[in-house]
Amino acid sequence: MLLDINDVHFGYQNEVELLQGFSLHVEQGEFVALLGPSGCGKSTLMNLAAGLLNPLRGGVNFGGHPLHGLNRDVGYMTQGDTLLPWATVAKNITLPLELRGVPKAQREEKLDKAVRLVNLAEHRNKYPSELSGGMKRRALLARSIIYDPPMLLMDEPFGALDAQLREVMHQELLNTVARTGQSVLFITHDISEAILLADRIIVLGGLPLRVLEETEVPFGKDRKLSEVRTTKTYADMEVHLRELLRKADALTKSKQH
Ligand SMILES: Nc1ncnc2c1ncn2[C@@H]1O[C@H](COP(=O)(O)OP(=O)(O)OP(=O)(O)O)[C@@H](O)[C@H]1O
Repeated sequence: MLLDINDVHFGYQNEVELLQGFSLHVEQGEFVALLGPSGCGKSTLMNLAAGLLNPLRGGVNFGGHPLHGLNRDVGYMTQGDTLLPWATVAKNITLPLELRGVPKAQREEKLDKAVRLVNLAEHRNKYPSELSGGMKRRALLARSIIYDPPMLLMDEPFGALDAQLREVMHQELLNTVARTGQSVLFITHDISEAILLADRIIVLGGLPLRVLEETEVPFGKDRKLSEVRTTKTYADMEVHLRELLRKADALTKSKQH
């Protein structure tokens, strides 16, 4: 097991505990999508996995070891824009490599591959202020995957992209992780995105947070997304998950107020 969030209790100051004995695990090479209402605690789970938050009780294990402090084995793509404004796209993307002492020639090689993957090759010398919202998201994606971490934490990474580029990024992400064997923990509000990408979908809701359902997605690692979309299984899963999310929404709202 790569990530093991085990019986964790957590709450922000002056609030009811969001997590009361919550558990979640991700296997090596597994792509897990989290679906759940806004504010239910999905980003909080990511921050626990990244070591940015500490459980009040219970533990987070990564790669078989208890996590203490920042988890340097995950590439984290958060919702916000965390590009450094004073650095070019190239500098921003290669920063994780620089911090790890990777030599320049190797950095350049990996940069070339990463900017091509996210379609930013011609924009590598620009500054973040010169990029569109979608281009910024792509730069952030490149930065989170460039050092091949064993796990990617992705918090709504493609929300701001147009439909066409989104499709390209979906297939590229799947191809990349199928090749590298990386695990992914992926937050989305988009049911179809979860079905297209994940091996397993976890639907969350309620306060304290609980798992309402876990669904295995039967399309395999070498799926062709254009084909998946036309299957009955895909259509049935979408209907089922939509209904379940409606319930999760009602459950979470009734507890928040
Ligand atoms: N730093 C913080 N201080 C206090 N409360 C917080 C903080 N961050 C999040 N919360 C609260 O904790 C709850 C869970 O937030 P979280 O961001 O984990 O939800 P989420 O499911 O990721 O939401 P969304 O889908 O809207 O991003 C929310 O009620 C939120 O208001």
